[in-house]
This record gives sequence, C-alpha cells and structure tokens, in this order.
Amino acid sequence: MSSLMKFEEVCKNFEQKRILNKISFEIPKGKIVAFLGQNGAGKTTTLKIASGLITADSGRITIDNVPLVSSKENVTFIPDYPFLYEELTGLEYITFTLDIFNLTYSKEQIVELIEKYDLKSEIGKKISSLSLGNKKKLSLLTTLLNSPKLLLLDEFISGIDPINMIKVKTILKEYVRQGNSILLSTHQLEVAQAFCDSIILINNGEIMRKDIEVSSILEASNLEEYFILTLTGGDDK
Ligand SMILES: Nc1ncnc2c1ncn2[C@@H]1O[C@H](COP(=O)(O)OP(=O)(O)OP(=O)(O)O)[C@@H](O)[C@H]1O
Repeated sequence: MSSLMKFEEVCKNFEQKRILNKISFEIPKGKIVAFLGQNGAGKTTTLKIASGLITADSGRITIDNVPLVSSKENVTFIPDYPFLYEELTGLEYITFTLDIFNLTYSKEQIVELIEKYDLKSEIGKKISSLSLGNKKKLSLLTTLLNSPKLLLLDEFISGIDPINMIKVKTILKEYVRQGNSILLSTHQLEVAQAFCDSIILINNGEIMRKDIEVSSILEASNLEEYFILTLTGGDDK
C-alpha cells in the first residue's frame, strides 16, 4: 500500500533532552493510524512536527515524497484543546473558515454538515459557551471543509460522548475512504481499537512497534496484557 507521510530517523531535543529518538514510520493512504503511547511518550511532539508547527532537529519528513516544508498545506492538526475563535458563534466560525480558504459551499451543504455533526442546537451560540465535545466536532467540521490529505488528531476522542463517538467515527471513516489519512494520538487502547486500522506504539520517544494490525489485537484475549507485553518487549509476535 502506498504511503502518504514518511518519517525517517526523526530526532527532537528540548533543552538538551532527547524527546524523539530516530523515529521512523509511514502513514498509508486511506487509513486511520493510532499513535499509541503513555503520557509524555512524545505523541504531541511528533504530531506538531508532522504538521510543521515545530521543526525536527534531524531526519526527513515527506508527504507523497515531497519534503514537508513544501507541502504543509496538505496537513491539518487538531490539538487536544482545539483552537477556535471563542467570541464567534459556530456559524460565524464556519463562514470565517470558508472566507479564509476561499471555499464555496452552498447554504444547503452547510445545513447538511451541521446536521451531520449534530450541531444544529449549538451552531448559533458563542463558541466560548460550547462543551469541549462540541468544540471538537466544530473544529473537525471546519478543518475538513478544506479537505486536507492528512489529518492529525491529538487525543481527539477524549471528551466526546459514546453517541457522538459513533457519528465522529462515521465521519472519519468516510474521510479516509476518499484516500485521505489520519494519525490519531491516544493513550487508550480501546480508542485505537475502535477507530483505527493499525497502531504505532511509542514509548519514551522511541517507536516500539509499528504496523500492528488492529484486527490482531481484537483476537487477543487480554488487551491490557497485550499492551504491557508489547511495551516491555515480551511479545515476540
Ligand atoms: N516545549 C517543550 N519544552 C520542553 N519539554 C517539552 C516541551 N514539549 C514537550 N516536552 C517534553 O517532551 C516529552 C514528550 O511530550 P509530549 O507532549 O510530546 O508527550 P505526549 O505523548 O503527547 O504526552 P501526553 O499523552 O501526556 O499528552 C515530555 O517529557 C514533555 O515534558
């Protein structure tokens, strides 16, 4: 399968401390990949580098074989607490996003999207008054208006209730079916299992395992044990 993004031997230090140590992985086209690791493992740092928000100290990052610096417009990052203009209403923020990216959507398309994201009762309210889950859905809606090839989601699922999770999952799956890709960071195995096609395990700034098929984990009898065994190197599968 062809890959969209490639990380090769990427390193990052903060204040002389090695945070990412020669990490290499690929994000295939049309797939949702979980970036799974404990707190402080280096997930957010990796996503920020992948989005171009911060730069790596060394290594190579490409999108469709083009260096990231020349193709940043193909990537969008949604942080764990999405950045939105809190003084605007949801609808004003959608209009603002369409203007910024010079996009044309009909009124009917916007209404359809608002209904799809179950935001009808919230869209006229100031963003500052919305719940975190609704802010996340609004952020996803506006981000996907511009159809990025790669979506980077940092702990996106936490704060979203089970019913909305089903909606969000449908939206994410539909988005990757169009050939786009998602890298979704999480520390929850259940999230990786429910949303993703494969898993990359990161620990202490190093990639422990990659291309783990989620279906292989589904067959494991004890998921927690599988995770611990993999992290400690006790899993030789
Ligand atoms: N700007 C910074 N300056 C110094 N150290 C930093 C900076 N950003 C992150 N770190 C450190 O880098 C390490 C990795 O942090 P990162 O936020 O990437 O981890 P994470 O896997 O996303 O964790 P979490 O699940 O808790 O969000 C941590 O030890 C963190 O303290």
